[in-house]
Amino acid sequence: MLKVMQEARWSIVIPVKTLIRAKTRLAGAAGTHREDLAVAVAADTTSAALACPLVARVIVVTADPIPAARLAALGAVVVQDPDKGLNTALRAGFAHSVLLAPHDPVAALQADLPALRPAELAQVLAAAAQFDESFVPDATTVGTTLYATLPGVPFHPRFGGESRNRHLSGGAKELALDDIPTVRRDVDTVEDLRTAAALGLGPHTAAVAAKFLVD
Ligand SMILES: Nc1nc2c(ncn2[C@@H]2O[C@H](COP(=O)(O)OP(=O)(O)OP(=O)(O)O)[C@@H](O)[C@H]2O)c(=O)[nH]1
Ligand SMILES: C=C(OP(=O)(O)O)C(=O)O
Repeated sequence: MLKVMQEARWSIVIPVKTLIRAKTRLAGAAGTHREDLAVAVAADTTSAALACPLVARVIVVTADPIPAARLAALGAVVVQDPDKGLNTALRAGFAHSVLLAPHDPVAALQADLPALRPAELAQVLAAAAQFDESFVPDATTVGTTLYATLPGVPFHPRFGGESRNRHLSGGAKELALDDIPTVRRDVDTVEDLRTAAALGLGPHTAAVAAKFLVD
């Protein structure tokens, strides 16, 4: 059954990896700034989500006390990560969001979107409100940056590696919107970070990137 939720306000679940294991593909470029960068990109992602008018709350799932404290200070609710991988973390965040607001739709959002703009996220959530289960492919159309379900619909995130095809073949609607570059621009490599910088980094990431990113 197709449900449509106009004017819905969303719970957003953001997973944040334990810092010692985070952003390893940026270790070469970021050096001693790698952990600070991981916290900064999560902070910019969280701030942009909280600033989106269609977002009611942000639920961060992490096992690490440092991002937990930083992101709680920004206004996120923090849930303990069972530490059994990304999709398990997302399901823990989903379970908490249902306890807090059982009638609100839920979207899992990658933490590494440092150029995210609230208006672009609003565009995505308005589109997601028209489908039971949907997702946004990443900038390379290989992975996924957002996965969403409406209330009462099974929440079955399939993140990790080539997740775009898994979400698509699992029956989720691919949200093919034209003008949402900041929602699709996740940052795994230094080239990704430069592309995000061209879109406009959030202030937390810009401050850390300035310490190691040279033109
Ligand atoms: N809470 C939680 N978040 C995770 C876990 N694994 C990955 N993530 C998050 O999922 C997103 C994608 O993570 P990855 O690309 O696998 O890891 P990364 O730290 O961004 O980068 P690499 O170390 O270079 O792979 C990021 O938002 C991570 O913070 C996990 O086990 N628990
Ligand atoms: C986890 C994913 O992405 P990445 O490892 O590129 O952050 C994904 O796209 O499902």
